[in-house]
Amino acid sequence: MALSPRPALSPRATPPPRTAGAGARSAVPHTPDRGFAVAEDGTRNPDNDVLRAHDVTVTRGPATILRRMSVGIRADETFAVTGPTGAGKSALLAVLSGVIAPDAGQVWFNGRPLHTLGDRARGELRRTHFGMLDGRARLMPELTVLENVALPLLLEPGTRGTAFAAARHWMGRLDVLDHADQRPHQLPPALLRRIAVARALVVRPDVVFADEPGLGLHGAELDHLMRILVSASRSHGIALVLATDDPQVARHADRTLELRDGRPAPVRTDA
Ligand SMILES: Nc1ncnc2c1ncn2[C@@H]1O[C@H](COP(=O)(O)OP(=O)(O)OP(=O)(O)O)[C@@H](O)[C@H]1O
Repeated sequence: MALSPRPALSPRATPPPRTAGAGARSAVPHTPDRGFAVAEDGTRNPDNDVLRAHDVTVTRGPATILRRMSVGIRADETFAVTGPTGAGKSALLAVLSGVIAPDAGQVWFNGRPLHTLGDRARGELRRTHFGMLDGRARLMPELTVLENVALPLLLEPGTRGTAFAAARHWMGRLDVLDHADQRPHQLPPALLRRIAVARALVVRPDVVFADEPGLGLHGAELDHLMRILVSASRSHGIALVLATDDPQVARHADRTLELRDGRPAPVRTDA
C-alpha cells in the first residue's frame, strides 16, 4: 500500500553510528551536489553505504508503521525487503527514497542527510538520483516506446540527442529495442515491464527502488524480468532495493531483510 507524503520534521544533522545491517564498502561513487542540502554542521555519514536509514520511525495516526528501523544499502547490491502484507515494506522503500520523511530517525544518501530536506528537494533528488518502479508500467499511451524511455531525460532542456541515444542503449540492454516505434497498447505486459525498467535506468540513477516489480507476472516471464533488472543494475553499479512478498523475486537479491510489524522479523530458531 502506498503511504501518502507528509512534511519532514525539523532537521537533524548528527551522523548515525554504524549498524549491523550496514556493511562498509570502499568505492561508492561520489555524486556531485545537485541542489540538496548538506547537514548544517558539515557532518557526513561516516561510512560508505549508498543509503542508510538509522533508527527510523514512521507513524500514521495512532499506527506505528516503521519502528526504529536501521538498515544500510551498499552501492551496486540487490537488496530485498520481504515480509507479509502490511509488514512495512513499502513504507521502508518510501522513506529510503524520500517519498516520505520519517517522523523520527535519519536517512542518509551518499553521506548526505535526506531527512533534513523538504518535499521539493527530496523530489528533485528522486528525479536525478533514483529510479522508481512498481507493479505497473505507467507508460504514456500517446508516446512511442522510445519516447517513453527517453522522457525522464527530455525533461532537461537541450538534451534531445543524448536522451534518445541513452534510451536506445537501455532498450538494447533490456531487449526491447525492436519495439522502439510502437505504442504501449500494442505490447504485452511482460514487455511493458521491461520498458519501464529501461525508463527507470535511463537517468543512470544511483539507486533503483522496485516495489513488487513483477506484480502480475509469473514463472519464466517473472524470472526473465528479474534477471534482466538485476544484471542491468549490477553491471552499471546501481543499487537495487526491492520490496516483495514473492520468494521468486526475493531469491534474486544478494541480501534480504524480512520485516514483521514494521521491524525486522525475529530470527527463527528451529527446535
Ligand atoms: N496512509 C496510511 N495511513 C494509515 N496506515 C497506513 C497508511 N499507509 C500504510 N498504512 C499501514 O501501514 C502498514 C504498512 O504498510 P505497507 O504498505 O508499508 O506494508 P507492505 O509490507 O508494503 O504491504 P503490502 O505487501 O500489502 O504492500 C499497513 O498496516 C498499512 O495498513
